[in-house]
Amino acid sequence: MGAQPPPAPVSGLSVSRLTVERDHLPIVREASLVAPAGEITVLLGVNGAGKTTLIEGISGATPVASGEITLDGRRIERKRPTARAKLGLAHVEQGRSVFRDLTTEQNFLVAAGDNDVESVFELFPELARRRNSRAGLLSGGEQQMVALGRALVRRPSILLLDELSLGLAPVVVERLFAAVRDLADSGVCVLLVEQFADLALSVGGRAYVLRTGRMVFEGECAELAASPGLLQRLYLGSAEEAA
Ligand SMILES: Nc1ncnc2c1ncn2[C@@H]1O[C@H](COP(=O)(O)OP(=O)(O)OP(=O)(O)O)[C@@H](O)[C@H]1O
Repeated sequence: MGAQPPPAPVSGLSVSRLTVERDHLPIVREASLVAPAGEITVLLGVNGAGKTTLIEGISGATPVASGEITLDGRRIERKRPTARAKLGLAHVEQGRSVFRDLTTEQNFLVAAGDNDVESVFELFPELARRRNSRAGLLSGGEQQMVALGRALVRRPSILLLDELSLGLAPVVVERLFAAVRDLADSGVCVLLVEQFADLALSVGGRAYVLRTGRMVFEGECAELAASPGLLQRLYLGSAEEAA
C-alpha cells in the first residue's frame, strides 16, 4: 500500500490542542475536536468539566492561551468575537439570553441585520403565534427557541449550543433537538454541549467527553449511548483505561 494522501481540510470546525485560561488558570488543557459541517457533534462532561470555557474559547468570548481553531479552513483563534461571527460562527450561550422586554419578533429583528426573520418563524411555527408577545412572558422552552432563533437569523454555518436543555421538560428538549437536527441536515455544523447525555447522544454523530479540562473520549455517540457504564466511568474518572 502506498503513502496515505494528507487529509482534506474539514468543512466545519476544528480545534487543536486548545488551552483556555480563566484568571490565569488553565481550565481547558490542550483539547482537540473536529465538528464537521452537516453533523451534530456532542460535547459532554459533568458540571465544571470546562465545557462552557471551551465553547467560549471557540467563540472568542474568552481568549485562548494556546492552540488552534479552524473554521471552514481558516484560522480564527486570534480573531475578535465579532470577526468570528462574520465568518459564520454563532454562539447560543447558557441561560436563554433574550431581550425580555422586546417582543419575539423584535428579538429577531435586532439580531438580523438585513436578513429576513421569517425563516425562523418557519422553523418554529409555535413562535409565529407569539410574534408580538414580550419574550419575558414566554415559557422557558419558547424563550430557548427565541435564543436559538436570534442566532439563526444571522444564518450561521457553525452553531455552538451551550446547554439548550437546561431546566426544560424532556418533551420541550426533544422539540428543540429536532429543530437542531433539521439545521444540521441543511448543512450547518453544530457543536452541542450538554450535561444530560441521553437525548444529545440520540441526535448526534461524533461525541467528545471533557473531564477536568482534558478530553478523555473521542468516538461515536452510538458507542456511548450503547454503554451507559462507559459514560459514567468517563464522567467520574476511572475510564482512560476503558476508552
Ligand atoms: N472566572 C473564573 N475564574 C476561575 N475559575 C473559573 C471561572 N469561571 C469558571 N471557572 C472554573 O472553571 C471550571 C470549568 O467551568 P465551566 O463553566 O467551563 O464548566 P462546564 O463544564 O461548562 O460546567 P457547567 O455545566 O456547570 O456550566 C470550573 O471548575 C469553574 O469553577
